[in-house]
Amino acid sequence: MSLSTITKKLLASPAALLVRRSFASAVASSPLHAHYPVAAGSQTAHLQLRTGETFTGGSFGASVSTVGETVFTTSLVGYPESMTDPSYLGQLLVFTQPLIGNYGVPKRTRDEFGLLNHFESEKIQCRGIIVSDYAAKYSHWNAIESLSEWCAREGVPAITGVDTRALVHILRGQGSTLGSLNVGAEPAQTIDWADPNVDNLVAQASTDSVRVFNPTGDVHIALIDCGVKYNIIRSLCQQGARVSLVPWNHPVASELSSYDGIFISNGPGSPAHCTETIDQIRHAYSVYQRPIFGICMGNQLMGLAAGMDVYKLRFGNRGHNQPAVDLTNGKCVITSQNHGYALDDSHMPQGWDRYYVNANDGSNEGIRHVDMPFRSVQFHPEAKGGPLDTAYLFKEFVDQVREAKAAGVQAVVDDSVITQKQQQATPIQASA
Ligand SMILES: NC(=O)CC[C@H](N)C(=O)O
Repeated sequence: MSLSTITKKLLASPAALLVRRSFASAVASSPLHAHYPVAAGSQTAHLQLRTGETFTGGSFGASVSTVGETVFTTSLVGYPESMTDPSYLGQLLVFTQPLIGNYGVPKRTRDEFGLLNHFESEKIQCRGIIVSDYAAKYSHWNAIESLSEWCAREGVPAITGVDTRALVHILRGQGSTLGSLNVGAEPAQTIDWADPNVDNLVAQASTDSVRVFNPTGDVHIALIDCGVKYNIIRSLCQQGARVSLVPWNHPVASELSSYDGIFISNGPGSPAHCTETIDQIRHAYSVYQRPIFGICMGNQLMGLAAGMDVYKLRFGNRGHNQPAVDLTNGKCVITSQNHGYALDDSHMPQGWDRYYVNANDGSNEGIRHVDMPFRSVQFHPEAKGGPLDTAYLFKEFVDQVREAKAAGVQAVVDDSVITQKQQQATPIQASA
């Protein structure tokens, strides 16, 4: 049977007719978006955008209401990882992949470093999730519960039956906007539109105290925790490093000589709140001689510390197939991303260069110092989920740290040079 015959038969099948009829009537009943039936037994839920649009569906998580920044991810898999990624703190996460939940939620097992294997932090970080078609029936050898049970247990609301194509169309057009996810027969009449981005979300996501991973590692990395994903810690430990995870406002600058390398993590919200971290990094630039590396929020903070500015993207880049071009060799890598802000690299500060650029929208994907071993990337080389194309960056960084140590490079320059450099330092601009 030819392909076109098979296609014709499928389109004429009773199931296809049913789908086409219900889609046609749904579209006819709403010029804005399609409505899908609420699953029997579930409560009605609503997603109301601050800009006025309302989407109605069925609740499959906790019966609570919440407000957050509505953002979408185009990733096809990895909902347990995305939902526990602290960068999503304060956000309502829309999945453009229509079928979500089909492989359930995995067991909480830990690796040799004490990190959860299948989650990027200890709990769900996003405020709620929005899906087109929740798969109540799940199947996976490692699953222990459904996505619905997990959300309900962790107090996170979830809505299914939303026309996510129409929703994303709106978000792409007007930009990410606040949304209210509420459970109940009618949409909420009064909503407190508190914008999570006015708060310092990094302070909420960061560790309160120093934690050491892989204590027998041969090089010592200070990992500044702005809301770190577990796979960043794991990736450094797997390269043989001893990792001290320190709070976002830890006085790293006053203990630089204890570290063979500095690493700045991803994190939620606007980087403009992290003035204390920016000050620490800026001080490190003036005296530190060993490698510094940043990921995502780390890229933004390193750029701000170098004197760059940051701006908010209309709807951000969140997904697992974002192309980034390495400007040092022209190669394009496919990357995992999750960010709403970007560095303005139209004017690079003296001594700094663009490192990677996004091949879709031209936004900044990284910066590097031309003389010193300081660099950062906007994408997530640790993936989880997403492609591992850029995992080599962890090896390169730890190798560089090891080589600097072996070559006897002093962690900090001597005092006379410090005084000279500090006198030359110029104040930075941080805006969002
Ligand atoms: N993943 C991240 O580190 C995100 C950084 C920042 N919160 C942003 O949205 O741009």
